[in-house]
Amino acid sequence: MEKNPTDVFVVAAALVDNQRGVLVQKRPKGKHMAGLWEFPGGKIEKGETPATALARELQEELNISVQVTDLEPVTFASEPLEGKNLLLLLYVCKCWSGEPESLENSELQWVMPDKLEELDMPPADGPLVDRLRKLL
Ligand SMILES: Nc1nc2c([nH]c(=O)n2[C@@H]2O[C@H](COP(=O)(O)OP(=O)(O)OP(=O)(O)O)[C@@H](O)[C@H]2O)c(=O)[nH]1
Repeated sequence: MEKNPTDVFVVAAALVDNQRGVLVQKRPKGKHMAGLWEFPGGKIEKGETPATALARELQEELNISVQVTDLEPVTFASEPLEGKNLLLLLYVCKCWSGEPESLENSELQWVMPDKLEELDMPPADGPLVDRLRKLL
């Protein structure tokens, strides 16, 4: 069977801090879905596993170091996205080195799990938030 060339593979992390909650970042102006809050992460690049891709994204976006063994797979979402098919894998991460800071000029905020559903997030994130609320 032919592979589907329209799939977009994305990995994202719920960074969980017991006191502050879960870290979310705002999509910057100029990108599609600008202004929506999302979990840090991005597309898997050639030669990467999902976990190595996510560790790279967290370093690039937030300047934190994460061990791939500290990335716990939690759930996934599948959604149409701009004529393509988004497959988003969500991990929980409770252990990292460094204090998250935005290296890409995105606004960051910590949100308690039961308040996540009040944020404007991309359509794919609704089920992810439900799952997290039950888990955390
Ligand atoms: N990181 C992240 N991406 C998400 C979430 N939910 C969701 O639909 N996405 C989508 O997954 C894709 C993430 O890839 P990306 O961050 O590399 O893409 P982008 O559009 O920001 O940048 P690009 O211009 O480099 O393609 C985006 O299309 C984004 O809208 C989420 O919670 N976290």
